[in-house]
Amino acid sequence: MKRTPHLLAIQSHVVFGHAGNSAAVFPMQRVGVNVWPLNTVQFSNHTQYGQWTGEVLAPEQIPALVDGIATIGELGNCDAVLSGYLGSAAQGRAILTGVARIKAVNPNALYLCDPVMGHPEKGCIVPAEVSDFLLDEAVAVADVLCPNQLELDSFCGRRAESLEDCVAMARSLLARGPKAVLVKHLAYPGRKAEDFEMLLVTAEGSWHLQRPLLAFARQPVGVGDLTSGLFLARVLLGDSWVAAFEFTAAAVHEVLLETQACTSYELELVRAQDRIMHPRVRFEARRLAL
Ligand SMILES: Nc1ncnc2c1ncn2[C@@H]1O[C@H](COP(=O)(O)OP(=O)(O)O)[C@@H](O)[C@H]1O
Ligand SMILES: Cc1ncc(COP(=O)(O)O)c(C=O)c1O
Ligand SMILES: [Mg+2]
Repeated sequence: MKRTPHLLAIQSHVVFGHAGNSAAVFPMQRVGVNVWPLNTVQFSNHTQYGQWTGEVLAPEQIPALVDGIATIGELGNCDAVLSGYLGSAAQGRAILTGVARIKAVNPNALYLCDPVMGHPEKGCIVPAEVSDFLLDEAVAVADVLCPNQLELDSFCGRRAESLEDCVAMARSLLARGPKAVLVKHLAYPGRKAEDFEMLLVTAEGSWHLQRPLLAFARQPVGVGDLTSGLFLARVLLGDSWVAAFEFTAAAVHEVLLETQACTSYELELVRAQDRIMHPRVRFEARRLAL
């Protein structure tokens, strides 16, 4: 029997609704991965409500928890680490130490960094020091990086001008360490208004994918976390980068369709669970000759 992969997921938890681990853990489990959730913050709700309660995990708790897993002899079973929303730069540094420790016992373990940065316009609030940590330190350690457009622009210090430019910018990140860069949402001048576009860049090439842009009264949150989580889960289950990319786009689209049908602000993950596992739609990633 094929072994079930294990994934340490280090990101936010919200008591109500879905963002961070609260958006990604259940879908990753639903597609067949054992998830070890480590919550960087526990907030009442995601920050785009404009107010929340709760607290940030003390950074020393991260090595303490990794230590506990090592003590029971399970650390070598960790096949991947995912990091997302961080409450402080110190937490980020503790995660990189944890990644090094896991790679020492399992050299094949992957580290996927979703570089969640603040987005003041959208109301995504992240401490400024976290962005600096992601830009300077995390990128050099990550095997996979999953920025959105704003985050890609921040890594490159400029705004993307075209699709070709986005590809060049994502490629420039490969030179800094990652083996794959998944841009979860492209936003460049001149793109088609009716599509939602994504990009995958690896050493083997670049792939572009488009799915329909759905209308929402308020943009749902946690879509990025769902995207990076499912992508890593499928890679661990044996998909190629491109197959994982296509699967993720389809499964996320199914969740958004259900969310739209319910006119819900929060992602309808429970209602969409069967379609996360077996999406009805398929979006083909088109290889770019760039
Ligand atoms: N098919 C879609 N139609 C409409 N909006 C979408 C679709 N897929 C994702 N979104 C929205 O697009 C945005 C993507 O956000 P972005 O900031 O680029 O990434 P992240 O989710 O990591 O913050 C989110 O607001 C999400 O709700
Ligand atoms: C607590 C928390 N975690 C994670 C996120 C990231 O969500 P997304 O997947 O939309 O980038 C947010 C965004 O506001 C948040 O408030
Ligand atoms: Mg995000």
